[in-house]
Amino acid sequence: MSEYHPLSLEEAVALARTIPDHFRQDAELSVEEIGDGNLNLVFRITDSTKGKGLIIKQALPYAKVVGESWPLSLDRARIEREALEIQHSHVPDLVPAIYAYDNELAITVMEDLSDHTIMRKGLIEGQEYPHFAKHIGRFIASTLFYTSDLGMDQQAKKEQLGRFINPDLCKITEDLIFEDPYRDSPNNNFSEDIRPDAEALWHDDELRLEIALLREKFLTHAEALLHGDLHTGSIFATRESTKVIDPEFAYYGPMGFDIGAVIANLLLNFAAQPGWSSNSEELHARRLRLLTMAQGVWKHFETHFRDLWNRDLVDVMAKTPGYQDMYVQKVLRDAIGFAGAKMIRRIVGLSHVADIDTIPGAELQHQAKLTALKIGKALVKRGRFASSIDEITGIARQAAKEEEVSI
Ligand SMILES: Nc1ncnc2c1ncn2[C@@H]1O[C@H](COP(=O)(O)OP(=O)(O)O)[C@@H](O)[C@H]1O
Ligand SMILES: CSC[C@H]1O[C@H](OP(=O)(O)O)[C@H](O)[C@@H]1O
Repeated sequence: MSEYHPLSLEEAVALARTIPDHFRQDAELSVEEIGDGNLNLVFRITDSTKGKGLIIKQALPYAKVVGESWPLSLDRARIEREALEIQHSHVPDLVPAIYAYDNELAITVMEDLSDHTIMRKGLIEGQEYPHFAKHIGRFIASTLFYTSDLGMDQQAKKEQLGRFINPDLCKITEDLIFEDPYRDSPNNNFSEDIRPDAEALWHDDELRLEIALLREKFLTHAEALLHGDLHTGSIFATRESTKVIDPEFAYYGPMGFDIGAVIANLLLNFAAQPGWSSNSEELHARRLRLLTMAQGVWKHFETHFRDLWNRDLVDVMAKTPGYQDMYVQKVLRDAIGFAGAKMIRRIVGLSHVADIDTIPGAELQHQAKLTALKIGKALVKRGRFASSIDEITGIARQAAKEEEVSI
């Protein structure tokens, strides 16, 4: 085993050649570092004649987006790979295949999904994903149910939980999502045109109370093994297929966090659409699709989760009449609250989304930020009292109605 160092391009190619049954001995391989995320290196090695490739993902000992002043444990590469393996055991069609790994070098070698598009980019372009809600609902329901006390041996779950203590990455979430946006933190990152709206978050006690309660859940409710960062930049998609990548934030947390992450990112795109649609008919159609998808994510999750519960439940006490309904309602409420928190952080916190920040035109960008903040705040405040997923569409529609810039 080699001592840890970031791979050079040549080393990435040499490593790729060692993967069995992939490239011919004499294949001419090209290599690129394509990592566009905040944290890691990603090498794509391709046999140009066959168009066949593979991916080597390597963790750096610090957050790439900030630099060496923000050290991060390399063990996150193991956590990401083990989470991918567990996800693969439950939903093999919805995650990339793993070919090899090296914990010392903090690398995972995996299937090249370049025939798919990162969903965030697809949504910005107005692509349709008719099967997405069904796929992601099944992904979330299966991975959460079978890693929880409902669907796995409870002693084994305790051991598994120990393998997914992920302090560095959880701390990023705790700070960037549940703390910084609600105080004058040097980590915050917002444009001056929304300063009054950002500062209003620091003094909104109703909102801060709900965020404190969501934060408490994130810190203490070890319900299931979460993906932990399930945004549309961590999902590859085509019209027919969905593949979830990048579970390096995986840890045992509240189920609603993963569902909320998906819904938040669909709604961020909803807020951004006046900046991407070319006329009001297109805007209306895209927004309707996004709201239907957001509702569908929850509906498919709920249906699949209840099916698994009725079929594969291991917890005897969870058979008690009424418990399933209460459990599902709790997850719904958490999902709505977390969705709101995840929208707010992408407008005022350190790390933003391209849906909003790359909108051409300052006015449309400004309006998108205000709409996203409005929806985010309303979701956080509504979450604990919500009784139906339809409430999120009402909130989004109302925010759209109040927009002051039209296309
Ligand atoms: N399996 C894959 N196949 C093709 N491209 C990939 C794959 N995994 C990652 N990538 C590319 O690398 C980028 C960053 O990967 P990601 O896992 O999100 O890294 P980070 O953890 O740094 O956010 C993705 O946006 C995508 O373009
Ligand atoms: C300093 S990390 C900020 C941010 O980055 C992660 O996202 P990505 O998947 O794009 O690397 C995660 O959302 C973190 O909150």
